[in-house]
Amino acid sequence: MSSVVLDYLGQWTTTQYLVTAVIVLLILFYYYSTSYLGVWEKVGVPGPKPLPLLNHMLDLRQGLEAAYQKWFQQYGQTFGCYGIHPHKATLVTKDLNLIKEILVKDFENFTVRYRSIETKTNLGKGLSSASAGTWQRHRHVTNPMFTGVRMKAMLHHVTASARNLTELIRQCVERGDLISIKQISTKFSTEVIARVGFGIYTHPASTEETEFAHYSRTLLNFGNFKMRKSAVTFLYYFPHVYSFLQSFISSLDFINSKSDQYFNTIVKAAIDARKRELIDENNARDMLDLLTKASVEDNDIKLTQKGAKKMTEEEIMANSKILILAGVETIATALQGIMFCLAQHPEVQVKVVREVDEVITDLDNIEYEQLSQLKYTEQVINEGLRLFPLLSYVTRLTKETKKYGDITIVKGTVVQIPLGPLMVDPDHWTDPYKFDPDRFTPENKAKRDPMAYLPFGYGPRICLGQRLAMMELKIVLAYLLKNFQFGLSERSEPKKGETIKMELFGSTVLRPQKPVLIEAIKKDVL
Ligand code: HEM
Repeated sequence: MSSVVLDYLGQWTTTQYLVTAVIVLLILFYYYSTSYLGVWEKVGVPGPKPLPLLNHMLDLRQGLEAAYQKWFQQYGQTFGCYGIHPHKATLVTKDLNLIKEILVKDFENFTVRYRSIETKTNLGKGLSSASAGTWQRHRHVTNPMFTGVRMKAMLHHVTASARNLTELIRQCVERGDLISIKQISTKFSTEVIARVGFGIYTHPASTEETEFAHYSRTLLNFGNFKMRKSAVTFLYYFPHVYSFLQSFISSLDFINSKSDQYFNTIVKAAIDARKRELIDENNARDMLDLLTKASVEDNDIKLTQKGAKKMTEEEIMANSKILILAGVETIATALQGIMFCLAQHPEVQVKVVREVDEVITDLDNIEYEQLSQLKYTEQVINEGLRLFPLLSYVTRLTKETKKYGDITIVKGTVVQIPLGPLMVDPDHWTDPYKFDPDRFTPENKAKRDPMAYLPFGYGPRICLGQRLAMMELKIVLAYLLKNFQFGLSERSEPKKGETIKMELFGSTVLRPQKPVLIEAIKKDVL
């Protein structure tokens, strides 16, 4: 029989071989690309039907948020879909009970954050991408860097950086320029991280960009984004091939190799220098001191009682870079949204100024305890983060198949909690697009389920830097509003009467389509 087949194949032309090979490859490709479909139908989770190979691409032409809005209307608070992440089934929910199960009650089943593409640099060994047990160890080491006591010790760095930011805005105002709030705030947030994280004193009040600022700005490989976008689209169907190619083509990695190398070098040098010093929590000068204190040889890392609070040098390098990535862009983007809201609402600005003037009489001597008295300012920050969340969604990977009420979440699927739609859901927010800081008075907060407001996530994996973020935002607002009055005009972006249009950048980060530019007037000339 086999010799008959061989004789038959021997008579084939090259073209016949090629055509057959192509057909076999197409069939294999089809089976591979559709092998993960049908998961939600099997367990009765509603959702849109995927098209062969294209999945939901037609619905997604208007953007992810628009598609989700449509599907929430069609299928209710929870639906299943396919291929939002390469080769993965995804469950999307804004059901508050289910969100609580995922983020808090059954955290064990959703400990891991899902990423479509992982970096091949050592940043992948850090807290943000770590597997369940490793994440726990990293969080043990990093949590103490953000306690109230540590914040108190870091406060003077934040005020020094806020003073520099004020000076930069003063220079803009004197030149008659609009304030590019994101660009200018990035200098502030970079300076804060350089100081509190690494003990490096940058000089952002000068127009020259420091080395630290340059490499932190370029750490994410978005310079190459257009090229990568087409590569990502092509390799959407072959995530494993993409991951393999990343090892050889560094431009496919979302981490820039030069910037990565720069931070590896400075962190390694700092670890070596600091290892010689005796550091304990009380004399730690910055976050790197605390991380170095936890450093241990690679082969001693085990999740035992003894090794639980330890990290390898590679992990310390990774976590240092995560602090930069998580701490620079976030604060600048948050400030951009909040300052826009204040510029659009002069009456709210007046109320914040009144409170700041009452609580803080001397900007150069702000005390940590005073910040908790800035209650209305905090309401304004909360409302700004509700309308302009920084991340479009929080993701988790499901460890085991389990049923929660009517919904079965299947092992290996991605769970997505879309922050934007959740925080403007009319079921929880009346007149949801209106800027109204009074939504966050203690009385109004008490009436609302906490799961309806998640700008920092929730549960054990909540944003590590939340305390630092709130401290930075309050101090900056105090400095800026005591010195300037902000507003919109015919030349601002957006213009008076218009609002910011947000877009998805990369796979999770939300940002305005156009950078926000607002007017500022110095108070001493008013
Ligand atoms: C307004 C500013 C910020 C916002 C809105 C924000 C928001 C978030 C969100 C939504 C998450 C995901 C939480 C989850 O998966 O449940 C997160 C994680 C994280 N954030 Fe922030 N963040 C901000 C500022 C910062 C700052 C200043 C730092 C540190 C310097 C920081 C460090 C982190 C880290 C390390 C994680 C990962 C935590 C983990 O995986 O355990 N963030 N943040």
